Amino acid sequence: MSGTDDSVTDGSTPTEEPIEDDSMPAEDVPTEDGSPSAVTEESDGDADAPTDAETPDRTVHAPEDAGVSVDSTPLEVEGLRRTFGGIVAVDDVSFDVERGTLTGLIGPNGAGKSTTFNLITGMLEPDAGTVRFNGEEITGYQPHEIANRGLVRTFQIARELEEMTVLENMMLAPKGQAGESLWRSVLPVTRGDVRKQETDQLERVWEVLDFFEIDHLADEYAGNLSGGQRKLLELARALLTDPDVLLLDEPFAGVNPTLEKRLLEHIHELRDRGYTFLIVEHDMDLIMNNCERVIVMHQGRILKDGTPAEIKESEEVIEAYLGGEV
Ligand SMILES: Nc1ncnc2c1ncn2[C@@H]1O[C@H](COP(=O)(O)OP(=O)(O)OP(=O)(O)O)[C@@H](O)[C@H]1O
Repeated sequence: MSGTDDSVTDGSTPTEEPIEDDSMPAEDVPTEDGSPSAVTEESDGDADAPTDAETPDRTVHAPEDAGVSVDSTPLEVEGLRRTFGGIVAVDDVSFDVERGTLTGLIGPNGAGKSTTFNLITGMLEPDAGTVRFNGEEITGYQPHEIANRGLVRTFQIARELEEMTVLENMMLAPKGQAGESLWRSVLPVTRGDVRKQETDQLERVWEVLDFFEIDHLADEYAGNLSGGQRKLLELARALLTDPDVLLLDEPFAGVNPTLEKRLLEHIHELRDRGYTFLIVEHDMDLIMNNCERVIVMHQGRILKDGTPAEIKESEEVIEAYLGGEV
């Protein structure tokens, strides 16, 4: 896809050809099962984008604490349940996510992973159960209220953003709270005050683009990016919101091995800096090789929660995956 010149802020003309780089050809990145596209396609990239029909009109809760908490267990899920008609998609799901870890959430198709993500991020309301973030109960909060607190999920680049450049996509990303953030605490950024926030934002955008090694694509239309480059851009946009915990839904779908390696290196580096990740991924090996902790869901319930070694040895996990239900 090519864009129009007037969408380029700095007057430069983006290339019209798809970028080869070291990634797969540009294509729409498939969603997990098609269903999350209601979230991602409808989204303009804001972390508060509602789903088409699922987000009810709810009270807006004022953030109580804009700073980054040091809670050692930032995310606590307790007894979550959600049904769709007669289908119990998520049934009494409880788990914690420890700070500064990569936690994988895996399971066969229809296990309830996406629904769990949607319940945590406020896209869906649970029938029962609670979600706590940094000690605060956030169950039933609106998606943007949850994102504002630092619990952020990545979104696919929406169609309208494909006609904007990478730089424009970054500048339009939701801004984090002014003040402390993990990103600012680890990078030598300028010490702007609030009035300089926009200048700082631009500077930060370049730092994040540089970190993900996509700064050379700044003037490229997002629609021209390969699947893997889009994933990097999606993560880069999420980073700008000053997240504390990042929820990644199929971050490696449509990503070629070279870029997958790069993406993983970036995720590991961010984890080492204190970011926390919960990752839904179909590629079991990838999760086993990269996450400290793996939660396996099956038929809406937690089947096993443990280290990769424990998961590998679990008869019930092997059975769930080999039982013809994958
Ligand atoms: N909006 C919905 N309406 C009706 N049923 C739904 C809805 N969303 C999910 N389900 C059902 O809930 C169950 C869990 O689905 P979910 O998408 O959460 O699983 P998943 O583990 O993410 O699966 P996959 O890996 O295939 O994406 C499935 O039986 C699914 O068909």
